[in-house]
Amino acid sequence: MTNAVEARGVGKVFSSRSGDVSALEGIDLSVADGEFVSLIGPSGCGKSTLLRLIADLDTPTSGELTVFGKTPQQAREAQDYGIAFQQAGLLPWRTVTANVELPLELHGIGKAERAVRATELLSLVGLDEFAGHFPHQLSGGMQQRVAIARSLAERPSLLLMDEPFGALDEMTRERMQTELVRICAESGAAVVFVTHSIPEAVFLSQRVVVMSPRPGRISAVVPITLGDVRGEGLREDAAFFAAVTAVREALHGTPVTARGVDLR
Ligand SMILES: Nc1ncnc2c1ncn2[C@@H]1O[C@H](COP(=O)(O)OP(=O)(O)OP(=O)(O)O)[C@@H](O)[C@H]1O
Repeated sequence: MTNAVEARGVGKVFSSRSGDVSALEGIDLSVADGEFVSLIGPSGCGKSTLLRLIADLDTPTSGELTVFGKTPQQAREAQDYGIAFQQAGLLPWRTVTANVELPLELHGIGKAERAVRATELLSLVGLDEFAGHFPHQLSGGMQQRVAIARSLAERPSLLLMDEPFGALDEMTRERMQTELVRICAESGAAVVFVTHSIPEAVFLSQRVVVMSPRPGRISAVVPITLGDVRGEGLREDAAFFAAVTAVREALHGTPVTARGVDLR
């Protein structure tokens, strides 16, 4: 089966007047179809850059990168992935439904089909009753759920998420994590998820990829063997704490202090 993401020796150098910054070097990473992989590491280690390369928002300066066996550009054109970032990025003048329908509208899907899909998606993220509301009438967590619904609109086989819950309070954040696990199980999408929180990475992922900076490299890959059913109870489980410790130790094994990483 073709992997969702396949990176071989991927590097990214940003050139500027003040010199070159090697944001990524020698990145080898495979993400299987349907797999949930988190990227974690200190600020500036290249997590967002790697996600942007996969999303075809930027191009590697070395190595090979494929998304479902295609170039990132081909995968973008085929609408193989959806994107959700820290800010929900909803259009304030459009209702919740109209925001979710936006990608479908842009790709010429008819009105009736759009409406059916939007209803399905709002039900998936538990916002059926808010279809006619505007973004400012929703809490931050609800807005983020709309953004996730929108990222799923075209049934992507891959979700690219950059700290999507970073701006939420701890309780909402945990609830969103539980919902994301359920949504992924239902949609079968693979996920590449950037986070600063070790417990969040452990709760969500099948594998946690630990990165180190200057240049950005993968320093460890920690498999999380907590099974597919991840309910609230898991957060109190000894196996969960053991996995959190394993990731924390992998992070501390990096040559620089894990600055910017939430060690709670
Ligand atoms: N467009 C750009 N031009 C120049 N340098 C850049 C650019 N984008 C990122 N960088 C540099 O590349 C490195 C990696 O940045 P990136 O944003 O990928 O890190 P990150 O791990 O996502 O950080 P954070 O956790 O703080 O979000 C940093 O040194 C950053 O300054």
